[in-house]
Amino acid sequence: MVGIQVAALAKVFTRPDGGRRAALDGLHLEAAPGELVCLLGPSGCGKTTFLRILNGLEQADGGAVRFLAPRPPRIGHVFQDSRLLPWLTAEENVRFVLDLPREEGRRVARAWLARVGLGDHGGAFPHQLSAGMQQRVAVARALAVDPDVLLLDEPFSALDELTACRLRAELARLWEERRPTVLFVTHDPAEAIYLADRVVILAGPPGRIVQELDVRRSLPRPRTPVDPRLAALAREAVRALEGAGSF
Ligand SMILES: Nc1ncnc2c1ncn2[C@@H]1O[C@H](COP(=O)(O)OP(=O)(O)OP(=O)(O)O)[C@@H](O)[C@H]1O
Repeated sequence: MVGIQVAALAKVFTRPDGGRRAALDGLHLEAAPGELVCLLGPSGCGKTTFLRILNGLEQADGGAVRFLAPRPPRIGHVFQDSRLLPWLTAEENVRFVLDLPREEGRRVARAWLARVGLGDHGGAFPHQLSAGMQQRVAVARALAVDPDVLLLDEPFSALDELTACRLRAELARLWEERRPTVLFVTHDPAEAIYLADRVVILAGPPGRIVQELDVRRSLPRPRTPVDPRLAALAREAVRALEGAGSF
């Protein structure tokens, strides 16, 4: 299992008018091996930028990211939209990321599609699947590499609440089974509390941590979205966001 240490992370973007804007300004964060951390914050506070830097898709302007592992970690990344390749079937989209011989790749891809409830849809192209099903394929693709670290960027925010609810429960199950270290970005307080070991509440931009809520003791697993304790913790998170002037 892989721990993550982020120290003094900074990122400045240049706007089209030449102005400069800090997206992250000295962010510190640690995740223990196998921990599920939710990053909760308002739109534009730098959450996506943070995940992109972690995965090497964006370069930081300062600070450091350390993965505490004996070898470079395998990283799975789920984005807000599914980002499937439209000319490949669901099964081929999953197989595409696997460094495996053809038949073994097919077997692994099928097994993961079955795990996210799409066992009968491996031959479908993305346009033949609903948005929720496409996002399931994206989750299967991220998990198929057996990631040490799983980065999820508002993966369910574009889905209807019922589908999102199902996928959250599936994600919680899969995480308990395989225990990757997870950083899950969201602007939905109830989603953060339902999934997390620890919720890191951000304000910004530039992104800065205003509070952390460790929900392990107050909300044991398995959890249900209708637990009144969950609603109380979500209110606490909303109060922290309010206190930080996030709305
Ligand atoms: N490529 C870019 N060029 C210029 N500015 C950028 C770029 N990417 C992000 N930004 C700016 O950096 C800040 C943080 O953006 P980011 O997408 O990381 O926020 P976020 O918290 O993920 O927002 P959301 O919840 O809306 O996805 C924003 O002010 C945004 O406008």
